[in-house]
Order: sequence, then C-alpha cells, then structure tokens
Amino acid sequence: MEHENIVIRRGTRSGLPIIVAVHSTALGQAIGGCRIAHYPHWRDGLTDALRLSVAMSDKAALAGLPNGGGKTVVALPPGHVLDPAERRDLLHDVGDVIASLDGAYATGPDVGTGPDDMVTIAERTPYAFCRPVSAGGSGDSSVHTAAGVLAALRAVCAERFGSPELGGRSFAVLGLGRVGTHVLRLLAQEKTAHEKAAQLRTAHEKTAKRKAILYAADVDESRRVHAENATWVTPQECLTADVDVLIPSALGGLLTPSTVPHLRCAAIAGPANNQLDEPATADLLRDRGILWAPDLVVSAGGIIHATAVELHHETSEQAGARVEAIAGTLTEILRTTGSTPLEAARTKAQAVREKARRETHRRRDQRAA
Ligand SMILES: NC(=O)c1ccc[n+]([C@@H]2O[C@H](COP(=O)([O-])OP(=O)(O)OC[C@H]3O[C@@H](n4cnc5c(N)ncnc54)[C@H](O)[C@@H]3O)[C@@H](O)[C@H]2O)c1
Repeated sequence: MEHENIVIRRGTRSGLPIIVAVHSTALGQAIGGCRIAHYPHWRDGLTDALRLSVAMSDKAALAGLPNGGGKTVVALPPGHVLDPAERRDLLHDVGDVIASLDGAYATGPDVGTGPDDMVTIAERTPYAFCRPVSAGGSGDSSVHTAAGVLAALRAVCAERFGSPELGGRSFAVLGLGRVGTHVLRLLAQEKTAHEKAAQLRTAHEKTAKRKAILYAADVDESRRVHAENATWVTPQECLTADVDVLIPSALGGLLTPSTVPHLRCAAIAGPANNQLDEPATADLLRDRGILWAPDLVVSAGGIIHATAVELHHETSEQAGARVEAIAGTLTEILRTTGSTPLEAARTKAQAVREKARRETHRRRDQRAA
C-alpha cells in the first residue's frame, strides 16, 4: 500500500460517502483539495482520491513546500443535486473527517468547492486553507495559479525558442475559466523588450505588432466576453492551432494518442491537471518534437501561495517569490536528458521525498542515541 492513511466514512449528517486519502507526510502535513463530484459508484471516487493524492505529493515536493500530498473526494451519486442545507451538512461532515486526522492533512478548494466552502469546513477543523480574505484567508488562488503559469511559459519559451520573452509569441488558451481568463489577461499585457524600449522613448513609437498573438476558446460561449484581446475560436481549432504554445486551461485528459498527431503547437504548458491520458503519451509528444511542461509543476502557483501564506505564515512577497521559482524548477526538469519531462518530474519529486525521509530517520536515530 502506497498511501499512509485512507479514511472512508459515511457522513453522519449528509449520509454521503467521504473519502480522505493521505498519500505522504514525509515532508510535512499532507495538503490537497476537496473535490465534490458525481461518480457512477463511490469506489470510482476512491480511485480518484488515491490517484490525485499521489499527484499532490509530487506537486508539493516539486514546489519545494514542506508538505506531503492528500485529497478529499465526496462521491455524489449520479444526478444528485445538493440543496444549501445539505451542502452545509456535508461540508461539516468533511470537516469532522479531516479533524479526526489530528492535523496530518489540510484541505483547500478543488472541483466542486470554492473559498466559501472552506469557511464552512473551518467551522469543524482548523485545517482548511484558501478561505476568502474577508474570512482571514488568502483568497481566490486562481490569480496565483495564473502567475505560476506565466513563470512556466517564460521557462518554456527560453528552452524552446532561446528567449523568455512572451511578447511577439503566439499562444492558444483552451478554457477561459478562472485561471484561463487571468492567463489571457496577463499575456495581453506582455510586450517585447523592443516595445518596452520604444515606450520609454515615445508613446508614438509603440508597435502593436510585437504583442503576443492570442487565441482563446471555451465550450461555454458566455466566456467569450473575457476574450476581447484574443481571436475566439472553437475548442477543436484551439487545440490544433498553429501556435508557439498551447495552454490547456480546461479539464484534464486532452493529450491522447488520438489528439497528439493533430497538434501543431511547438510547446504545451498550462494549468489543467492531468493533461496526459496516460504516461506513455509523454513519449508521443517527445517523438513529435513538442515540448510538454508537466502540469504538476506549471499548475502549482495557487497551492504554493495559499499554503505559504496560510499554513506557513509567510508574507505575500515571500509566497510570490516561491511562485516565480516555478520557472527554475521547470527549467531543471526540461533540461534533464534521457527521460521525458514527466519522468524527470516524478524522479525529482521522489528524490525530494526520499531525502526528507532519510533526514527524519537520521534525526530520530540521533534522539534515540
Ligand atoms: N483554480 C486554480 O487555482 C487551479 C489550480 C491548479 C490547477 N487548476 C486546474 O486548471 C484547470 C482550470 O481551472 P479553473 O479553476 O480555471 O476551472 P474553471 O472551472 O473555472 O474553468 C474551466 C473552464 O473550462 C471550460 N471547459 C470545460 N471543458 C472544456 C472543453 N472541452 N473545451 C474548452 N473549454 C472547456 C469550462 O467551460 C470553464 O470555463 C482545471 O483543470 C483545474 O483543475 C486550477
């Protein structure tokens, strides 16, 4: 068994199945979001919790956080709609399960939960982060996730094109939700060094030509209002756009043996979790000469910022510097020879955990001696 602890409990108030998987506390308290989603069977929710908590351990290790990985999954039966009272009961049930772990695990928002839900969970346990600023938390994480994506894009452009400049490059943002919208806005503000210099001389010398060229798509047509700086295309056109970098910002599993042959981008880096349908797809991308930045590293900005500020009481500046450090971590992974970026990322994460485990044993032996 790879996990340290797995709790499966029927909520005493809601009657719904609550699963908390703690993968590792080798580096410190396990962290990972609370997912409330529909599953054909609660066992499918268990499978998700086991997989996602391992990914969180890797994500925390690669982000240099003194934390391990965990995950909460509430498996709703198909079609089940929570009314406000039932949702509140459920979140209190989740809080009780987390409280029973005595601080081994802390949760945050994920699919189906948001900062306000963390306030309700926090009524039963102190181990809930990413609460709204008005409730003493660090607020919506998506802006920090987007900042991390920008840092990753600079690292990817430096590796693939020889310069970290984003102005003048072309990008396709697939998914204009909370993170995708921020990423698009930040990219629209990017200008090349040439344009920045021109701006210093005279506003008239500004050349709009060197701004980033942007495409955007979402299955939800109402998100189009956020694409005023971009060319709005269909999700399929966005996926296969002839651009420098594709930025997956919707759901996972979009890079598969069927989609990879149709891609025309030179590189891929985005916040969407679990972009590869299976590890072997990393080989297909490498064979096609497409540089893929592992989402484990690219998407970590939000969790890095929230845990640094709320759990480790760092200043926002210190947390911001940790988010910017995503670029250095990614560069190291992309430069690893003889393996795909996915293998390099996992190997690095395992090495960090192993080092922490050895250090813990050394300290324990020292105390015993
Ligand atoms: N919010 C964060 O801080 C954060 C942190 C780490 C990772 N992520 C991951 O980043 C991704 C985006 O997160 P978010 O918070 O912006 O989610 P969100 O739900 O706000 O946005 C997702 C967007 O993708 C769109 N979408 C869904 N399926 C699509 C498809 N097939 N093609 C095009 N668009 C599609 C949705 O309509 C929605 O607008 C998710 O995979 C999430 O797990 C988010």
